[in-house]
Amino acid sequence: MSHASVLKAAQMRAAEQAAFDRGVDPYALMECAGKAVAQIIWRAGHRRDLLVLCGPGNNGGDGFVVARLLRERGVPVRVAALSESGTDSARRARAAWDGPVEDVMTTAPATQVVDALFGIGLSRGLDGAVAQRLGALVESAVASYAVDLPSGVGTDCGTLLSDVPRFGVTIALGAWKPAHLLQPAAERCGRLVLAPLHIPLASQVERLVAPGLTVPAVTAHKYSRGLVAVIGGGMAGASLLASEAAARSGAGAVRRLAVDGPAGGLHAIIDRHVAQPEALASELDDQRIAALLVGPGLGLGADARARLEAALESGHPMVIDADALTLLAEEHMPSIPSGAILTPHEGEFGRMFGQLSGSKIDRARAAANRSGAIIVYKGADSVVAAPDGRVAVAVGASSWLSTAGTGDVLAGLAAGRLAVTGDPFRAACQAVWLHGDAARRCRPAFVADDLLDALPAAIAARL
Ligand SMILES: NC(=O)C1=CN([C@@H]2O[C@H](COP(=O)(O)OP(=O)(O)OC[C@H]3O[C@@H](n4cnc5c(N)ncnc54)[C@H](O)[C@@H]3O)[C@@H](O)[C@H]2O)[C@@H](O)CC1
Ligand SMILES: Nc1ncnc2c1ncn2[C@@H]1O[C@H](COP(=O)(O)OP(=O)(O)O)[C@@H](O)[C@H]1O
Ligand SMILES: [K+]
Repeated sequence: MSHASVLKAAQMRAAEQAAFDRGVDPYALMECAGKAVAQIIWRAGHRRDLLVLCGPGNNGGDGFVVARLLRERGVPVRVAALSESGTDSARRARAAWDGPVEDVMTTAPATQVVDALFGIGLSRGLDGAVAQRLGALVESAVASYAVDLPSGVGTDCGTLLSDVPRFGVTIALGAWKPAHLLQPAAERCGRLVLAPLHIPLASQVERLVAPGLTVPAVTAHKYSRGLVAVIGGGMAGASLLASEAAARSGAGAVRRLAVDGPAGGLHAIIDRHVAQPEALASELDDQRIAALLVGPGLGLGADARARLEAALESGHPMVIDADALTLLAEEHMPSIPSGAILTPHEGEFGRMFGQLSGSKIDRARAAANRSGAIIVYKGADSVVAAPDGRVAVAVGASSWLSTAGTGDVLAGLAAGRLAVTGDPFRAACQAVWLHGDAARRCRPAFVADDLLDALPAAIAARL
């Protein structure tokens, strides 16, 4: 099983059911989950007083197991329940707890609070008074833990079905769920910890993990490491940022095919002045180009459209970003080359694909399937989706990335990694990871240019 697998509630239930069908005892699985959660809380909180809030289902059952195991270790534990327990396993876990069971609505606050009210079985938002009570108890605690999920989040879509407080730690059971990674739920989870359940779990959707990168081969030369061509437009800064990101991505050479000609920036970047779009086709007629980037600073007029058409017709592996995505949403454009990488933010995604249903993961998948392209659906939760159904979801990106030009850096990085690897899904995943890691290495209030300086360290950390 991959430690990155992301499963929807129904997939999780199917995996659990398959384990039960093979003879795994449901109560043994609950004990296993509770033991893992108790261990994590013990390591973090030791003997500080702890209140476990238990709901009616198996999530509440996990809570009773956690309460019992921590009390056995000498932690002063109190338990408060919402109602009677409604499943066989939960009733058994409750029976094994020999302390009192208080009422969630009237119980006193504690230094540590464990939310075992609802997990993947939540079907609607919590009642207003219960949600308010949970919020008050979590906010007055020094440490708070959500078992599997914070109660009130939509497991499969990451929306908030009722008010949800921000937890210190969320302990995912067995596998990640979309709500651990997608906003706004992800932000309520706090630190994410995975507790293994030791049952087989597989999914095409995974949490984005740190990539393994390699140093250039001893026999490498600049073209074998990948030549990136960046098509410029009316706004020089955007294509400069993208070109510099490509140059610092590990690619061998970067050529900027720009309207403006030399415009400062790194001396390592070869600037070619391509004043007329008609001249672009011959510049692109170079088989050494391993990846092409079009879009950053391109503009939206007839000239920009002609440059985009030349790019689409070149046959090179490519990354399509920014203005090029907006142009592609217009009528009578050539089709998107299969295997291209598209990097839309929310607005560009909506213009290209309209209103799709489901979670951000579902929407990215549908867009990849429809376009035949790799979709990097950007934002505080970036989703990379391939037409074959593979998905990687990035979590925990710095919100300081919400500044102009960071998307241009990502696009340049993606083109650079595409030139190096020749594998668009892998390249997109590597780019999103390196972009996020570069941001983590920058001081608050950084600007897009600062990301470029942080890239070598982000790459070095993955060699
Ligand atoms: N299936 C299993 O064997 C295992 C499940 N585990 C735990 O079980 C959880 C899932 O358990 P369940 O399927 O029992 O689901 P939950 O415990 O998440 O909640 C389901 C119960 O809550 C009720 N309910 C749903 N929404 C409500 C609302 N808004 N207000 C009031 N009641 C509401 C449902 O009718 C049902 O009785 C997982 O998240 C995980 O914590 C773990 O113990 C591992 C093993
Ligand atoms: N609130 C946020 N938290 C984390 N990352 C963000 C946030 N907002 C934007 N980003 C990231 O910053 C980049 C912004 O890209 P984009 O919107 O295209 O900006 P620009 O066009 O100005 O370069 C994307 O990689 C996106 O995922
Ligand atoms: K919970």
